[in-house]
Amino acid sequence: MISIEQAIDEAMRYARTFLPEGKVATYIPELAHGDPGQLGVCLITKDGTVYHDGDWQQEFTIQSISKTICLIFALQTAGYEKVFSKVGVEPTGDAFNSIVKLETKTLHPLNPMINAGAIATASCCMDLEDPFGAFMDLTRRLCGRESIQLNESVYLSEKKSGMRNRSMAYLMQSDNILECDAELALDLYFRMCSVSVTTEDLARYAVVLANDGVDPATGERLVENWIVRIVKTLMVTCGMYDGSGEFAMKVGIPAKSGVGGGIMASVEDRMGIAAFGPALDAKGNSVGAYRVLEYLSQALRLHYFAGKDL
Ligand SMILES: NC(=O)CC[C@H](N)C(=O)O
Repeated sequence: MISIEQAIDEAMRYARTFLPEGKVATYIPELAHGDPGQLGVCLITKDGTVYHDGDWQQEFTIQSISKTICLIFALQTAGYEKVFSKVGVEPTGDAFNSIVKLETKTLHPLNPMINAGAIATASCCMDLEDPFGAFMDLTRRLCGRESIQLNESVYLSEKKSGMRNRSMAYLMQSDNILECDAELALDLYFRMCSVSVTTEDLARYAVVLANDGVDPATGERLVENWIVRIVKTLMVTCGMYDGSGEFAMKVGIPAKSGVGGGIMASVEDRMGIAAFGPALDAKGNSVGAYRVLEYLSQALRLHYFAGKDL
């Protein structure tokens, strides 16, 4: 097998050729400033070796990748029964911001990895005095960086333009699904999405998930193992929105994407990988990050069904 360095080098060259196929998200006005030519990757193995290339240190907003941390946070603070009385665990086959199944399927959002599901999940954490402060503490611990901050301009831009999310939240409030007022749940949701991270931050978080919730660098357990299992399972089935089936087939690594251009992927018991590129495909997944992961999965045999060496 080729070395990790060589695989990353080849993956980046392969992925760059696809960047012109993507478009930067503009429905949140502040995201439109993203540079579609950027591409970066960071890979951290369980033994702590860090590999990186391209724009790996560029800060970008975590967006929907925060849905995985929101779920951990809600399960830790509100517990299994409460959270899964509000949100299901089934894929939707619809876009991440779709509202349609809230009326036609069940009143509850189908899973925590879509916008409606994350808003409902966030509403479970409102008993805390400072829910966003506690979410930030958890995020900083999972990513191993104290200095992680909110991107204030993206937060304000989302809050101003998030009418679709607002519609879903009010619909859920009218059906008594939210645990709090719609605006409170939305404010927490918009803030969670607007946290500024790098590929290194997300690769560190991914390696904690790969290591069953224990930070391999310190030996400290950051997430209970039953929660890690739930989060990684939902990453497999719903982490790439309505592209989750194809991603599972082609890449085969539990992963979560965000419209800021990031994808975080957790290779069981081996490594965490995060890739970043603001140019997105029609489903809202980063074109470049997707291709980097596709290449690495093949070159390093990372697919969960890679099989035995011949
Ligand atoms: N897919 C995403 O990353 C979507 C998150 C974004 N904040 C939204 O609410 O639309």
